[in-house]
Amino acid sequence: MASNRLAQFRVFGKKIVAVGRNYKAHAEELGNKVPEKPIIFTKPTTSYLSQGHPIKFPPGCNDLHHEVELGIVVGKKGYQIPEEKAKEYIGGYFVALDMTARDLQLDAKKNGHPWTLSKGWDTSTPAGEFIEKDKITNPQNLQIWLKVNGEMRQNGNTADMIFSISYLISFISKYMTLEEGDVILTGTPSGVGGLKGGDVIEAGIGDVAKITFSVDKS
Ligand SMILES: O=C(O)/C=C/C(=O)CC(=O)C(=O)O
Ligand SMILES: [Mg+2]
Repeated sequence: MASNRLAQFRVFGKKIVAVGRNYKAHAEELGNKVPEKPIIFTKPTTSYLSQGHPIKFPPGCNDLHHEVELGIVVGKKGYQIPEEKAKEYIGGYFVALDMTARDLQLDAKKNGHPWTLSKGWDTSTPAGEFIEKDKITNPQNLQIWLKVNGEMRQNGNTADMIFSISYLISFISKYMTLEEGDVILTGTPSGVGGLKGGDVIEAGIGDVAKITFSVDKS
C-alpha cells in the first residue's frame, strides 16, 4: 500500500465488498440458516465515515443496528486468486462498522429486494485507521468487540468465522477483480442490537486498534 491513511483507501478504494452471516451465532440470532456459501453484498464508498463525525440514522429508519467487523484492505490487484495465495493479497486491516437499518433490511428481505439502502447510506461504514499487515500475526485469531455507552454488546473471535479470510478472498475474486484499496468487511459476530441518538460506540480489535463514534438521530 502506498499509504496508511483512511483517506488513501477512500481514494484507491473502488469498492466495499461485505460478507453476511459469516458467524453461526449471528446468523442464528436473526433467525437465519447458517449459509452454505458466502453471502456477498457491496456498499458504496460514499458510506465511509472517519472518526470525529457522527453516524446518522437514514431516512425512515427507527431500528439502527451496530455490527462490528474486521475489515481487510486489499493490497494488490487480483482475479481468480487461489485460496493458498490469498494472504499475499492482504494489504492491511481496519476496524469497521457495518451499520444496518434493520427495519429497512427486514422490509427488503420480506419483499425479496436488495439490502442496498439498509446498508449503504452516507455514514453507514464508520472505519478506523489503516493497520499495517505485519501488526497482526494471525488475523484468524482476533478478538473483535463493541461497547455501547461502556456496555459490552459484541465480543467475538475471528476464529469463529464460517468462511476464512483466505476462502473469502478466493471466493469473491472468482467473480470480481479485487483492486488495491478495495476492502472486504468479513461479517459480524453475535450481539448486534439497536441504538438511539446520543449513544457512543467504542469498538476494536483486541488491544491493537480502537474506534469511537457517536450516533445522531436528528
Ligand atoms: O440476514 C439478516 O437478517 C441480516 C444479515 C446481515 O445484516 C448480514 C451482515 O451484514 C453480517 O452478518 O455482518
Ligand atoms: Mg455486516
